[in-house]
Amino acid sequence: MTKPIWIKHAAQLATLAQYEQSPRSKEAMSELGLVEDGSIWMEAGLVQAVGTTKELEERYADRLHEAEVVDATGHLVTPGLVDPHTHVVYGGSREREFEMRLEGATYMDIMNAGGGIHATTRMTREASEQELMEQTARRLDSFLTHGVTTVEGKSGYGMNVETELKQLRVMKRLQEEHPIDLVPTFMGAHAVPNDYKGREDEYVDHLINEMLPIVSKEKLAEFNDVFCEKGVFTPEQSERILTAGKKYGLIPKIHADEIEPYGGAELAAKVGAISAEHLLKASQEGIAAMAKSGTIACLLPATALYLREEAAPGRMMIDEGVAVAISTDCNPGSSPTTSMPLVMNLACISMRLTPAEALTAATYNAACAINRQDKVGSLEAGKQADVVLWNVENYQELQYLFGVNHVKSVWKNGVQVVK
Ligand SMILES: N=CN[C@@H](CCC(=O)O)C(=O)O
Ligand SMILES: [Zn+2]
Repeated sequence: MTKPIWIKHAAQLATLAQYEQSPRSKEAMSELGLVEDGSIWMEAGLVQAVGTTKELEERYADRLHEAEVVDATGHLVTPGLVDPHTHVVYGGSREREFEMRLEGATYMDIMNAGGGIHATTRMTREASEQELMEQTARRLDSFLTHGVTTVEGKSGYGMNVETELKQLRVMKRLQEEHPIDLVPTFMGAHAVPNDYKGREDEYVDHLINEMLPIVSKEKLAEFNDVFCEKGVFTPEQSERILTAGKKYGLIPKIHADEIEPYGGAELAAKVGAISAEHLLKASQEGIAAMAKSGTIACLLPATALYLREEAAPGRMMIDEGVAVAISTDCNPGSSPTTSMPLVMNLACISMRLTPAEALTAATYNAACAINRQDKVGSLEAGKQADVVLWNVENYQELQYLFGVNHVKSVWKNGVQVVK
């Protein structure tokens, strides 16, 4: 039997617990469920109790001697961070494109010339399943050291049956073998592969008729994502793909309005997507439609910075009633980072989220964006014991001292994975 773990005397414990169990917007994004001199009792992989140190001392009075004690005096404690949007399974690297963009090329110039997503697709097709496993496991290790305990991951660097399945199987194996929880998304509609150039609708048919049934039969994904963007998939094609996915039980997500306004936010609301991603150029109508439909805005400020674009209007979205989540977008082209702490900092600096809103966006709302809010994203009895102990005293300091990894210790399912 493993010992219970008792974290006590946290300077500040941000539980993120609220009675209401739906994605948070407006004022609800600022309510962090703070406890001073906070304490958590973890056992059997779950949070058993949360409160002040005094409360837990009384509650577990006859079992205190059994526990492994962690003295969190002077430290902030939060739920494990959740990254709801990554392309973490990929082969190769694209550092030359970083230089090309600094020399003046745009993201779309590079992609249209056969680079970008197409370049990673070539390298991912060439990589063996074992190579992808090893490369992805290293990235997941890095996520853990940045306090991230749950990660969504997309296929989409295969764009043929064989390699899409290879990526999804890598995620399935890593879900079993790596401490991080990996949540799989099928994204066969990441781009139109080169061999279908000029025959875009045929690729959409192929995806709907050949790929979706296999992905669904093998239970390899929970979500279905589309890059709806001028020159990639039109809103009509995107709608067909997302609607077809729903018939197989896959929940829609959509890369929307990243480069140009293209009706992506409106489409997300129309098809009932759980989240819409990027949204740098989303229209006012689209944002209003998302607020109405309850679609979460998954915003990616590190991508905007890396592409030297103005970030999405996060402040305005929250004020308009949209629930906002944030993510690294970890991918080899437009955001090769695993640092959710940096993403929280950028959410404050470039999108004017408050420090409290940024923490909600990286925990509870991020969990909602991948349908995991009943398990992770807040510290409450019965939820997974995914906990981060930070080398700062409070959540404001976490966002204020930017660009530094303040993680001290991480527990995943009650097991210490970062010491
Ligand atoms: N925008 C589309 N897809 C990814 C980038 C993928 C890549 O460049 O390899 C994104 O979310 O940023
Ligand atoms: Zn993406």
